Amino acid sequence: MNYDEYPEFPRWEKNFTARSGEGLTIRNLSVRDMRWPTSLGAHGSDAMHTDPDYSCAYVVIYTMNDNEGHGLTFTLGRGTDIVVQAVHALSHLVVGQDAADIFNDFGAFWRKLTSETQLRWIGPEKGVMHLATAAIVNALWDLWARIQHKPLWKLIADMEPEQLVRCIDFRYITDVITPEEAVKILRERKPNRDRMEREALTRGYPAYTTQVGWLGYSNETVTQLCHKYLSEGFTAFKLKVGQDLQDDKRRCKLVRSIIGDDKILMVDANQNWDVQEAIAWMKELAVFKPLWIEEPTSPDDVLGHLAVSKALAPLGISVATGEMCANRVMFKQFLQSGAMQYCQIDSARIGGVNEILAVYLMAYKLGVKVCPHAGGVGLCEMVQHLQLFDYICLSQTSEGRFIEYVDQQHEHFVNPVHVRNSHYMPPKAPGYSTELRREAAEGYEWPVGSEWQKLFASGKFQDPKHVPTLPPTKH
Ligand SMILES: C[C@H](O)[C@@H](O)[C@@H](O)[C@H](O)C(=O)O
Ligand SMILES: [Mg+2]
Repeated sequence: MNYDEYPEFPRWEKNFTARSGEGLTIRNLSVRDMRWPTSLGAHGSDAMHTDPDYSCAYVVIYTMNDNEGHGLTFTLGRGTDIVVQAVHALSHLVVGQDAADIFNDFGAFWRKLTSETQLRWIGPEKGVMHLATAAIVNALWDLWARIQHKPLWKLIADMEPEQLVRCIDFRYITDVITPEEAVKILRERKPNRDRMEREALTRGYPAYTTQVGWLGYSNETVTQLCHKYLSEGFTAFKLKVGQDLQDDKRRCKLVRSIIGDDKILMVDANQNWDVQEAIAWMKELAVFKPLWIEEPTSPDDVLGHLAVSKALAPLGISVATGEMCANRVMFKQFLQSGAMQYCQIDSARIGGVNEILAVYLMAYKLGVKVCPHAGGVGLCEMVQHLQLFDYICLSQTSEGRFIEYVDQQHEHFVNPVHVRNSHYMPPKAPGYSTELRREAAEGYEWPVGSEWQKLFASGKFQDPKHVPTLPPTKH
């Protein structure tokens, strides 16, 4: 494929390479813009994101002795190229480093990455810069787990409390939890680890599905999918709401009529409402007995979520949020104030595993259940490892908790999730389950991939090389 036709999209070969070093020295970091045309089937659609093309910025880190780490951050299509550029901007902090040094003092390295003296100005620890951080950090964890020949959850579950805590940057959160307290908690829970691990390996971890509820799906599709997931043993179902109240009532009624009153229903507004609007809307939907309303309003509005929580508590409806929570500091405020009753960590939005461990520890200490956000590209593959850490080392229960499950894009991964009887079965392959299959990478790299070239030829998508651009500015 001719990369020269797309000069604005950085190519694989252009990526940063170290010139010297040996062993676990990182010699190269590459990043690709990967996109899938999911908008064609309205898969993933919600009140705010009506036409997502599930995508990711896909990072691969190579060491001198040819170990690899694969990591990604999830995006919705346009903008993935911007995240790719941010990864390039950070790569000088990674390439040339000895991975063993990084892993020995991972918390310190994480702080270095998020505190780059000039780049932090365009964050800090939020938005595009933090998505790029997540992709890199996730690749480093995959590398570490592969070197140790363990799936990531097992790598973490086998760590001594002190080693685990050393991976975390506690800056800005010591008012809620200190490293010493974290060690103490993990030590107290340590004797149960073996039993919890055996239970996880036998039973798996419970999942709920959002596949039935995308906003752009027809009645027939919703009906057919509810039956499918019921027959696969699912007991909890999430529906997108928030655009049209009458339509929401109709769809909630439809889903309830199929799943019955004994199953769990959640609804998700993806930030579409003002605070008072959220409360009024949910009062109308209360009759369908949703367990939670997810992202009722702006993901930054802690006090707004608190107001919604207080207003809806008497109706038995909780508030869930977190998939767009910017970082551990925002999570801290949501958790401290009681503004979230379900904490939805996302494996690729905040700065990767290190920061997510901090959120798990705060949630545990403050007594809030973690139900990870998943779906997208590779999010199910990743979060299963994180929630297993919680199950084995921290909360040691799955009571009232689930991992989200969406049946999309798994076939593109070398080690896709394995869900049996509505439970995630613990992955066994070394790493973080983040490696894309070669064919996927070749087919769906934007815009040069063979599948994209076919889609451009069919007229279903516009080839970016034909999108008019502004003429260069005259000086
Ligand atoms: C655009 C995406 O599909 C979102 O709708 C999705 O992540 C969603 O919020 C979810 O909770 O799964
Ligand atoms: Mg959501």
